[in-house]
Amino acid sequence: MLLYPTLLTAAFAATGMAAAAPAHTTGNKGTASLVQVRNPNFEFRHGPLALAKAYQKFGAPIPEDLRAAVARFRRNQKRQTGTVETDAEKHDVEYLTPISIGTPPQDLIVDFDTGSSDLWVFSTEMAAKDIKGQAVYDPNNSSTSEKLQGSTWQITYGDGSSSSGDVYLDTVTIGNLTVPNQAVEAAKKVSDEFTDDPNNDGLLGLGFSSINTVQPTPQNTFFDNVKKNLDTPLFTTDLKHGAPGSYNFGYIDPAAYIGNISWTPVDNSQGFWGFTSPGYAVGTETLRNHSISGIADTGTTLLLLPKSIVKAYYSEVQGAQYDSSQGGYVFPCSPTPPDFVFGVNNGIVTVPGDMVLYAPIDSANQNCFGGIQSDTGIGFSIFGDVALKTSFVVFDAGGLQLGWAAK
Ligand SMILES: C[C@@H](SC(=N)N)c1ccc(Cl)cc1
Ligand SMILES: C[C@@H](SC(=N)N)c1ccc(Cl)cc1
Repeated sequence: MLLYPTLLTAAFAATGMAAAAPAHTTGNKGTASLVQVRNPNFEFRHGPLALAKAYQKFGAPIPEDLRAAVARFRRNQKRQTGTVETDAEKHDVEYLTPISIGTPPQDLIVDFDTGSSDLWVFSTEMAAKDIKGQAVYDPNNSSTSEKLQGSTWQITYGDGSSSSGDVYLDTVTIGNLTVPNQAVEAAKKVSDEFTDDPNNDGLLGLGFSSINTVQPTPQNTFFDNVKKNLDTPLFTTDLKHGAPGSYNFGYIDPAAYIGNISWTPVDNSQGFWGFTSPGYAVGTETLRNHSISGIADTGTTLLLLPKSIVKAYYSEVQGAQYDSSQGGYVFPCSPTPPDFVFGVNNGIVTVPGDMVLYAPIDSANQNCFGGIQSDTGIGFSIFGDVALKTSFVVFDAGGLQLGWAAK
């Protein structure tokens, strides 16, 4: 979310409704007869599976109890994990991550957004005037694309930006993880904020599929589709200040953080990674008890908090004031402002003062726009990139919990 200084408008991410369409399979096409050679690496591990394959190869119906045995085996088969690097744009305004769609693979770079649940991309179905440098998805150039007839999508983001279009099922690969028949939402229209963002070819939602906007049947996110193949149904974020970070799927990298992970339960009732922080502190003072309910949101740039907390923070920053022309608090770029600390269960997360120094608002670099701003009008706080990039964060769908650790 490019909640850039002057765009601190209160609007809402789209909300969608219930269940998603099953990812569907396609049968084997054509036939081939191959001279068999013994596979030296083949290790016979599962009788029922081998038996089932024999039945299948000769077209014999598989007895129900054998099918059940095979299903049990497949469920317990070793799972996968994956990692992909994400790159910070100027001022860490958004983090862009490569994905591949279709056959042969079409490479795009998109914004992984834990605050929404649509995977949508610039496409050949858009008017040329709305494309300015972005890579586009061409479903007609993919042998595995299949139009989801009659389906459409439309989404509006917190900063007022929006996009809409139709839907294809196609193969999507992130790192070494592949989902066949992922719903890929092809844009037909995008708002100017996207057109004027040349490096961003779309968004990949990592929120809960309950707010996917595809109609008439909402679709699953990539993570929802891939998680059954993961060692464990979680992903982690390791966003960095002005440097490449990473998203990992299916595992917690012990080398990626220091100290303990503080766990807190997730409220996904609004489709977000929601949690409640027990309090906050400015600088080195002790934590003040103050419940802060918000979402962990990689798609929002700043840390948006209740007005009272924002005022308490900036009251301790020399020369800080609310500048209506900038749409937020600004303050002299030096000295470095105090740290901001928020609680996570019985742990704490420290946002260093130099991260609160979000960006200079003038070329003379005298005054800076604050990375902490008010959440007025949103209805919840948003722990965006300013909060996330100081931590290693575990988005655990299995335990429905968030884990925050220092790094
Ligand atoms: C590409 C930007 S559109 C804009 N430049 N305002 C964007 C919008 C919404 C999200 Cl969640 C993430 C990024
Ligand atoms: C949930 C995010 S939008 C997103 N990350 N897709 C949001 C909602 C409302 C406002 Cl005002 C600002 C940001």
